[in-house]
Amino acid sequence: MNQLQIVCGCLIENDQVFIAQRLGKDAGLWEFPGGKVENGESHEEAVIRELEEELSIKAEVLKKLCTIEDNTKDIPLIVTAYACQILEGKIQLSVHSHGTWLLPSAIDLRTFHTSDEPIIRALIDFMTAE
Ligand SMILES: Nc1nc2c([nH]c(=O)n2[C@H]2C[C@H](O)[C@@H](COP(=O)(O)OP(=O)(O)OP(=O)(O)O)O2)c(=O)[nH]1
Repeated sequence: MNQLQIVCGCLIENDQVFIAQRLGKDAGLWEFPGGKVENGESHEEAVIRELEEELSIKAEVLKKLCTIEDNTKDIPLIVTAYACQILEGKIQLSVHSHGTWLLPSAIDLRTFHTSDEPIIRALIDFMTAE
């Protein structure tokens, strides 16, 4: 079966992580900004490109957090999450309706991609160990 490779960026600042609410397909759902890995691109290049395209910021990857399978969509997704931080710029939304910073422990899975619990756990472990 076809599986789409997706990367998402968990931007960290002051003990908080940035999440954004989708427009379009799955409108209203909160997520870590991200998208599909393009041909010939590394995962790290993809996550930096997606953060620039979706949030107009320059970011860097701090750590690969984990990879999960998201089977809740029409096409199965393999989602790899990266802890990132902003190097330059101020977040400007373009493909999301809202964005917010919050403690990762405050993410409500009822309004988030439900498969992402392991990502949130890995993120909390990383932020606690820092
Ligand atoms: N489980 C999970 N999926 C996510 C997260 N963030 C994120 O973009 N996705 C998934 C949802 C979408 O089904 C998939 C592709 O996102 P997208 O449509 O924004 O990708 P893209 O930017 O490459 O899309 P496009 O250029 O083709 O419009 O990625 C996340 O935090 N968790």
